[in-house]
Amino acid sequence: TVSRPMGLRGKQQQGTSRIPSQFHKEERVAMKEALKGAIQIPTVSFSPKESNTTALAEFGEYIRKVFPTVFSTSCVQHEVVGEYSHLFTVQGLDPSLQPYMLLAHFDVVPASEEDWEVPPFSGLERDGFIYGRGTLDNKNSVMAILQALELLLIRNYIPRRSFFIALGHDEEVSGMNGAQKISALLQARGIQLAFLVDEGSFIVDGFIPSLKKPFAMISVSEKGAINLMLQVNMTPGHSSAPPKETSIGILAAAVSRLEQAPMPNMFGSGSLKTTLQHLANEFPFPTNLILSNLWLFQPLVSRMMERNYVTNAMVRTTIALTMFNAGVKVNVIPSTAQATMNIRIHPAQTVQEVLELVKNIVADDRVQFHVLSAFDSLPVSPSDDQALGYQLLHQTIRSVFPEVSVVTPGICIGNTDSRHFTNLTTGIYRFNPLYLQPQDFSSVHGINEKISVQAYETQVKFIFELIQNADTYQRPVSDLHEL
Ligand SMILES: CCCCCCCC/C=C\CCCCCCCC(=O)N[C@@H](CC(C)C)C(=O)O
Ligand SMILES: [Zn+2]
Ligand SMILES: [Zn+2]
Repeated sequence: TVSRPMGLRGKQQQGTSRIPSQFHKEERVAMKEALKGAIQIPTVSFSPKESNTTALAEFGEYIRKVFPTVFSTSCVQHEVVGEYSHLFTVQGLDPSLQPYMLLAHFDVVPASEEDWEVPPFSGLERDGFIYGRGTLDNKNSVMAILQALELLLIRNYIPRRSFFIALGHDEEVSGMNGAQKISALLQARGIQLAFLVDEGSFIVDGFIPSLKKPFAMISVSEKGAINLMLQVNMTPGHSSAPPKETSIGILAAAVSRLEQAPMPNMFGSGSLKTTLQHLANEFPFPTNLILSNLWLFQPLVSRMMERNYVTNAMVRTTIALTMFNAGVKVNVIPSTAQATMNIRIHPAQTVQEVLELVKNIVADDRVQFHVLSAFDSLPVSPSDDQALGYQLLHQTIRSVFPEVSVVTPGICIGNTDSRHFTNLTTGIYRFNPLYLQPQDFSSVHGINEKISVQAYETQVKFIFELIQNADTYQRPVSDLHEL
């Protein structure tokens, strides 16, 4: 099951000396303090139209203060895009090497003070963990990327391969003003990327009950999405003489039908099948045999995957009812009822197919459909021996997490800013170099989000090594023979 990263050699390129990823005590203290400071800035995105712009601007000042070398080194050019997002261009020594991008976002979802064990914007350290909104999603990546570059530059490292660092300010509400504008800017400059690395997947641990060992999942695609609003209009009136059906009742029945009729299980035509095939030998008997013979056991495995919310989301299109609005007064029958749902589309289906299915399940002409936004699932990035981005991640995972024996492609069930960059590269990889257990997953957009100091240091180390690995890549011997 363990495939070695092919085509990459551990050796450094001639002329570039490898800098060990070891950090002094003072550097380690400074890096965790820098993360805490970032958490304390409440860069909340409330909606596409409302965000804490004061905090977004303050964040820009903050990174200038804590990463002075990044901002003062001549090979690094910095630009603000879309008012608050940041684009760094790190000029490498070898212009023949195609550049890549490290992508992250520093806006966060709201957090209600009362539910948390520690205030969500305190950045408090407790028992070796830094608490706060954004510690996993995604200020950890923003800060780790800049921190790794700062430490490399302090050590006089000059990259060979150029790269971009893009830090979005509105990922949590679509990325239209940040990531999308950065993408358009680079396209206008004629840039094509070798690959891009963003958030969206982890070293996952404990999501499949009988699989005791963690494995690294690099997401090579992400689900599509539809934000759909259903509306029912009926005649309003006095509640003392109600009609047989009201707008609320009709709509409630419609959404209940949707909840009772899950979208079809598409296990056989998705990347989860590939993921499980990579993992087969890690399972105890008889699961290892079952997973190695999916031609026979596919129906059984597809049902097993439905038992858990996360794996269920990987085998089918999901529908989550997220908003329900109707009525203004207890004795007034309202004219209008609205229900909004967030649909995540399995790659084997399209927006149009899913809308048809939803309409057929609702099967009531009184229910109007309003598509608020929609996009299909993202293209599948290559994960073969020649896929530079995938192989570099694979190589770096093996050196930074030697205990992780399986690295596998997978699908991201959420959406990321990386979807705005399909015009610049076919190699989009979503991977955060962190362990993630189900309880950590619940804390993302939930309560008590936290990262261990050690995990954060390891994330910095990972990026420190990844940047150097991108510089020492050599084409596979088989390719060279063909010249
Ligand atoms: C073989 C099964 C293993 C299962 C392990 C899966 C563990 C979960 C891994 C990843 C979780 C997904 C995190 C994705 C980040 C999503 C970021 C986000 O919330 N984006 C928004 C974007 C929207 C356009 C506002 C979203 O709602 O998706
Ligand atoms: Zn995020
Ligand atoms: Zn998020």
